[in-house]
Amino acid sequence: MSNLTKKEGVISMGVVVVEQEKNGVTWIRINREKIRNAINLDVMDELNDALHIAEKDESRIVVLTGAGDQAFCSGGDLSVFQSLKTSEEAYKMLMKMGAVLEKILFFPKVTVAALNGTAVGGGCELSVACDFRVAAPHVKMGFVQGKLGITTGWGGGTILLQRISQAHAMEMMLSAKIYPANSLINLGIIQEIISGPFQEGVLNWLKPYLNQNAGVLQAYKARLLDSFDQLTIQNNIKREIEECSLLWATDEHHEAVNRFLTRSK
Ligand SMILES: CC[C@@H](C(=O)O)C(=O)SCCNC(=O)CCNC(=O)[C@H](O)C(C)(C)COP(=O)(O)OP(=O)(O)OC[C@H]1O[C@@H](n2cnc3c(N)ncnc32)[C@H](O)[C@@H]1OP(=O)(O)O
Repeated sequence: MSNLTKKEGVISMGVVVVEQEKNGVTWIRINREKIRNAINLDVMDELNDALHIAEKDESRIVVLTGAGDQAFCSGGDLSVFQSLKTSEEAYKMLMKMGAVLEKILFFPKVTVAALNGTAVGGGCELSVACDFRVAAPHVKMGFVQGKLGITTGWGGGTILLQRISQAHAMEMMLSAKIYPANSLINLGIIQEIISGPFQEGVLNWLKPYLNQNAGVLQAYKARLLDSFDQLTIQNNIKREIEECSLLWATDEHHEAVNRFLTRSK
């Protein structure tokens, strides 16, 4: 854990901040507002460290969120990952983040993605690794990977199929469409739209859960985890990552990324 600075209840790692509240909630915040909380290798490492801290601390619920109000997370940082040209190079990066998603999926405490802003691509994948998703009214979500000539590559496709109906999951991934918040409720991917001050609203939504003691929350979380076929999920995630790695190496993918990075505004 490099660059670690600490003040009471707040651990700033560099690109991820951990805020440990006394009410039983630990917030893990990706802190790259300018670049829409895109995920590079440092974010992956620091998310890992943050999850380790949150697992061991006094919290009963762990909330993942992004800095600012424009984006929860814009997926992989295309400005750095554009340098990954071959399947082998892509595979290494995708597996690294796949491991973070698995850690969240199988986390022993209740997890919530608090969508402070838009989530696209890998940002959607990250959010579905959490048990619940709640969103500010302006939030949009889209598994846009298809527009880049790739698929979900961090295991989020496999996880999405565990979270919502097969038809809705397939619709979201195959269309690569970006959906507004009310459609996301209908698709079953978000549980609540939070109006007003966001962090306060999220805590309000969490109140019924926070009224339960840690033993009750963790026991129900264990029931959820028991309902997963962990080995099959892990195998499927690995296959998903292998397939995405193959598509990653195509000209279609590299050209689409280049179009995004060189677009005029
Ligand atoms: C790599 C893993 C793979 C997976 O396995 O799932 C993926 O994640 S693929 C998906 C990658 N992500 C994207 O394709 C999304 C790209 N971003 C956007 O579509 C938009 O930026 C946005 C997220 C919808 C937000 O739009 P808006 O609010 O209008 O902001 P800007 O577009 O002006 O962006 C501001 C600033 O941030 C930079 N940016 C945004 N997203 C990324 C990103 N994923 N990687 C790198 N940089 C990103 C953008 O270029 C702007 O920079 P400046 O022009 O320097 O201000």
